Amino acid sequence: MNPMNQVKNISNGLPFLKMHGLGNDFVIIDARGAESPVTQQMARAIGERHFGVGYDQLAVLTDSLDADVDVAFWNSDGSTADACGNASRCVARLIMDETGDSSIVLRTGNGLLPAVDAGDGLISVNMGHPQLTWDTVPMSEDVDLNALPIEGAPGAAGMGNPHCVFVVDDAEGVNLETRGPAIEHHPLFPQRTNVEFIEIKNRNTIRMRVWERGGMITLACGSGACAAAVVAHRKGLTERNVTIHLDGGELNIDWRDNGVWMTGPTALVFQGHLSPEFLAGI
Ligand SMILES: N[C@H](CCC[C@H](N)C(=O)O)C(=O)O
Repeated sequence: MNPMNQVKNISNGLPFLKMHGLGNDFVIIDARGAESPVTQQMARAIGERHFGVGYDQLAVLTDSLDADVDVAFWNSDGSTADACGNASRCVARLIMDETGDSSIVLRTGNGLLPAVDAGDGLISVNMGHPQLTWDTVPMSEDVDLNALPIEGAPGAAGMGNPHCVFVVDDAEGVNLETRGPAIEHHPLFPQRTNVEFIEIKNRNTIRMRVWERGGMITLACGSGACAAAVVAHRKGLTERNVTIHLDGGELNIDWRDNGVWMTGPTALVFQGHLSPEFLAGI
């Protein structure tokens, strides 16, 4: 799936792949050998679930100078993100299948991410070190990242993107539709934030639900799971290696000395083709 000519000349339409990681779904456009054709308007149009294809995130692949591939991430509202864990696993799977390598490197907005084939259909990605200072999450002021001045004293951490993590007694009972947007747009987060609600099952197990920046509930959020594991450990609630149960399934998160490793499955659903008519109408 590397139709350079079609990316260079999208008048014939544009192929894409539909993939997901635990139900967090992606459109993946391979623009290697060319410039990315994706604009904010195009990202919104493709992400529209009724008039477009629909996705949680759009991942665009381009040639890299220092990694196997460069990956850019868009949300369906047209905003961009420097991290997307579930999509990073999916792209790593694509590159491994293409090259036959079981260890590759992705370049994302959060830097170089090593990825390895973990066997049994699983991919492990080193999502890097968390951002743990107020100005790198980023926050709008210097606050205690282990207990923000917000009701519920959530924690915050960056994984290339911002996360606000609430510890709750009952994750199932959280009204994501109301609490999510209120925190996504909270003034303490100048670039908005992803919002995770976690229930600690034991020191190695977390139940997590998520409202993502960009304005949607997703079935899973890889960078969010990494941030949740970091915040829970910093609050003294869990070990550094935890299993996180999301609506779409489970991820293993292991906060090691060289970064936060996330392990989970990937799925290729179909290869599609954006029609010339659709693209001309954007
Ligand atoms: N679903 C993604 C997170 C996307 C983050 C995006 N919503 C943002 O930071 O704006 C993941 O698996 O990490």
